[in-house]
Amino acid sequence: MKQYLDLMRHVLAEGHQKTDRTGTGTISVFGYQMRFDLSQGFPLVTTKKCHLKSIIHELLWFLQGDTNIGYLKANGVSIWDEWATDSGELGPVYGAQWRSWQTPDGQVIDQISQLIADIKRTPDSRRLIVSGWNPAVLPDTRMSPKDNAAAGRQALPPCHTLFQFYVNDGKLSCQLYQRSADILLGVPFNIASYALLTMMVAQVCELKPGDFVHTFGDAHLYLNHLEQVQLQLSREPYPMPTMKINPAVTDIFGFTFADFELQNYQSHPAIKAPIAI
Ligand SMILES: Nc1nc(=O)c2c([nH]1)NC[C@@H]1CN(c3ccc(C(=O)N[C@@H](CCC(=O)O)C(=O)O)cc3)CN21
Ligand SMILES: O=c1ccn([C@H]2C[C@H](O)[C@@H](COP(=O)(O)O)O2)c(=O)[nH]1
Repeated sequence: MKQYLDLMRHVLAEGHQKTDRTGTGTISVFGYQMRFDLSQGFPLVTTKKCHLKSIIHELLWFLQGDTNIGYLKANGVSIWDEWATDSGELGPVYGAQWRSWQTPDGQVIDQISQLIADIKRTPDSRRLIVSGWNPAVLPDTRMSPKDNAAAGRQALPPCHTLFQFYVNDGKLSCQLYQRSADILLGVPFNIASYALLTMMVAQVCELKPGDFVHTFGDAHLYLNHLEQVQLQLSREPYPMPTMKINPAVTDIFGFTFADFELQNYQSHPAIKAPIAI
């Protein structure tokens, strides 16, 4: 996971200080790209211990089209708590856009089902895209995330905004455009989540996993994360672990938590850090 440490070093060296919505302050760059060859191992950060359980449950929750944190809470995952209403709603965030994009004439588009069908039917297509960015449901920036969710808008606009697939030589690659990236807390989750999604989509399309390409808009280090960043940079990464997925699953909506097994994950200890709300 040298790529991740290189991103941290790049932002420290080239970034500029910038204020942000949360009032925390960041060091930020605009535009950066990382690439992970998924045949070389599973890209889970090793310079701190990452909670893969949260990542898997979050991805399964997106794929079910769910936008209420009830499922996450029931599985001990608390990463979305700060943004949800008292009844657990986040408004039409990822799950809603991926599985039930509402058209103006009242139809509902399941982007994930369409994507799988398109990859199978026209693997050379240059239109294999899923978008979470829907200007019709963006939050009103004068209101808090919770108030937006209560009003039926997204609590937060999607950070992992749009992703595209590419098939070549029997291998499936995925590129994500992430408009805004909290490098210490969000990015390790985002890399592992999209690497896993690429492997799952590849399996159900009878392809091998290729590359995960991670492209960033505003990639930032929060100013209250700099000690944790230095600690990670002082650590030597371990070899990448391996992810085993139950090969019997052939439906993208048929995966459960028990279908994933991470092998040989050796990591440095976890690092605590405050999250900017
Ligand atoms: N500032 C900010 N950064 C984010 O990464 C982020 C948001 N806000 N808002 C929406 C979601 C929620 N995400 C989160 C929220 C919390 C953690 C977090 O606290 N991670 C800890 C503990 C992990 C766990 O409990 O599983 C970590 O050490 O990684 C990570 C991603 C990613 N997103
Ligand atoms: O998957 C995610 C979700 C969120 N983030 C980070 C990126 C920003 O630090 C905040 C969102 O704030 P905005 O003002 O809406 O950009 O959350 C992430 O890194 N990954």
